[in-house]
Amino acid sequence: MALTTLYLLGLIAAIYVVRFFYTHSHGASSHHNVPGPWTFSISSWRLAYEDLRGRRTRTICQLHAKYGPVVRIGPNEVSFNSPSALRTIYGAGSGFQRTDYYRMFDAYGRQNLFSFASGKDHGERKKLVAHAYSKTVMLRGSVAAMVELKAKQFLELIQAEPEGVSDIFRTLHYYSIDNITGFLYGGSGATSALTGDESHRALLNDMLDPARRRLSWFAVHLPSFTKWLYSRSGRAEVILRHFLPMQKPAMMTGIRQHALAAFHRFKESSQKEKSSEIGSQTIIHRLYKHHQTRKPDGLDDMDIASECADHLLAGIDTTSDTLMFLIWALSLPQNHKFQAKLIQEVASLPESSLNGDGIPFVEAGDKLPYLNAVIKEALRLYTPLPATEPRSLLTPSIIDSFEIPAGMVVGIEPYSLHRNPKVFEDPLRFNPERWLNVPLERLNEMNRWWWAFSSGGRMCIGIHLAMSEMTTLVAAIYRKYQTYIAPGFENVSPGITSRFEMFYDELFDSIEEHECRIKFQPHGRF
Ligand code: HEM
Repeated sequence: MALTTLYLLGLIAAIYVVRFFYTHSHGASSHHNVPGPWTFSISSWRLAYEDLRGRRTRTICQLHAKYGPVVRIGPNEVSFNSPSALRTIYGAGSGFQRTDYYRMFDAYGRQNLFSFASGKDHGERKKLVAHAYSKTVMLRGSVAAMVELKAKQFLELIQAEPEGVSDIFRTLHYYSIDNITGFLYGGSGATSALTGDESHRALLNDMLDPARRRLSWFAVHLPSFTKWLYSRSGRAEVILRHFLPMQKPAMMTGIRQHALAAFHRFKESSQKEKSSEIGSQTIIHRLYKHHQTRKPDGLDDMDIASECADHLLAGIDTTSDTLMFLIWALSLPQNHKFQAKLIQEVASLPESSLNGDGIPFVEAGDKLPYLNAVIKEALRLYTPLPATEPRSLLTPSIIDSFEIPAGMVVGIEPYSLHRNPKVFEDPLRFNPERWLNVPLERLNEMNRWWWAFSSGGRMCIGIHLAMSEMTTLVAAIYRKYQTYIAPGFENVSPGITSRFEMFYDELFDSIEEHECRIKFQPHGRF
C-alpha cells in the first residue's frame, strides 16, 4: 500500500518535472521568461490553493512586490501590474475576452452581459441597455428621485435605531438592494428592505453567508463536480448534504428566485402598467421591447430574466460594501478631520440643492469635490472587487514586451494597482486629500493606476448608478450626522466577501466579518 502511494507520488512528480521542462523549453515565445515562483508555473493548483486559503489577491500583490510588474502565476496564467498592460488588455477594442471563469455568473442557464466572452454577443446586448445607465439618466428624473427617496428612508431607519447605533453592513445592503431592484424592475420587483419588509431583508441572507466563499472556490475549480453535487435528489441528496460547500439554499438562490418572480410579474402585467412613466425607465422594460414576440431573433424569457438577475447581483454588494468602508473609515478617530471637512462641504449646500425632504439632489452631490475625493479614496483602498479580472485572446499578443501565446490567461488586479507605493504615498492609509490640491501630473499618474470600475468595453455599466447612490447617501448622512465607531467595535476592521476571499483594513489585527457598528449622532446644524 505504502509502495503504491510512493509510486503514485513519484509518477505525479515526474509528470510535473516533464511538464515544467516542456513549458520552459518549448517556449516559442518569451512568456517562459516571465518571472515568478516555479511552484506556481508548474501547476494551476498552486494558485487554487491560495484561493482556498482566501489569499489569492494578497499573494499576487506580494509576488508583484517581489518580482515586478509581470509575474507568472500559473502554467497558463500571467499577472500584470502596470497602466501600459491595462491599456493593452482592457483598452477599448483590444480583442481580449472574458474567460470561462465568468460562466459562474450565468443565470437560469443563460449568458448575460457579465458572462459573455465574445465582443460581438456582448456588444449586441449592451446596446439594448447602455442608454438607461448613462449619467444623464442618473442625474435627473425618475431614477434620481428614487435614489433620493431611498436616501431619505435610510436616514429614517437610522433615526429609529436604538441609541443611534446601526450595523451599517446590513442597513446599507437594504439601501443598495432597494435601489437596484427599483431601477431594474420598477413595481414588478422593487424591494422594501429599508422600510422593514422582512421577506425582502431575508433575500440577502444567502449572500451574506461566509460559506459562499467556499462555494465560489468549488464552482470555479471543480465546476462539473459542483453542478453534480447540487443537482442530486432523493437519498443521494440526503447523504451528500453533509458534504456541500454551502448548505442549500446556496449562494444567490434567494436573489435569483426573486429576480425570476419579478420577471414573471412584469410579463403578466398589463400593457398599460408596462409602459407607465416609471415602468418605461426600467431595465426590464427596455429589454422586453426586444422580446422575441416583438422582434425576430429577439430575446426570450430566460434571456431577459438572466440579464436582470445579473445586474441585480452586480449592484448590491459592490455599492453597499464601498459605502460601509467609507463611513467606517471616516468614523475612525484619526480620520475625524476628513469627516469635519466633508460635513462643512455638504452643510454649505444651498436650499435650492435640496429636495422637499431636505435630501441633496443627486445632481448636487455629483458636483461636490471633497465628497467625490472621499468616494474615490474609499474605492482605492477598499475597492469591492479587488481580485484579478481574467482575460484571454484567441491569437498571440505582446504585453509589456512579453510574447503571450494565444489562449493564455492574463489579468490585472485593482488591489495591486491601488497599493503601489511609488504612485500612492503611504498606500494603506485612508487619505481622501491625496486626490485634492495635487499637481496635475501627479493626479494624472494616480488616475492611470486607479481602476475600481475596470475600463474599455467591459467597464462597469452601473458606474453612474453606483456613484449617484453613493454621493447622494453620503451627502444626506453628513448633512445631518457625525459618525463614530460604536462602543465595542473600536480596533476592529469590518470584513467583506469578494469571490473566495475576505477583505478588510490590513492595519487592523481584529476583523469582524459582515458586521460594522457605527454610532450616528446629529450634529445639530440643521
Ligand atoms: C461601487 C460600485 C461598483 C463597483 C466598484 C463595480 C465594479 C465593477 C467592475 C470592476 C466590473 C468589471 C468586472 C470584471 O471584468 O471582472 C464591473 C462590471 C459590471 N458591473 Fe459593476 N461595480 C459597481 C456597481 C455596479 C452597479 C450598481 C451595477 C448595476 C447594475 C453594476 C453592474 C455591472 C455589470 C452589469 C457589469 C458587467 C459589465 C460588462 O461586462 O459589460 N455594477 N463592475
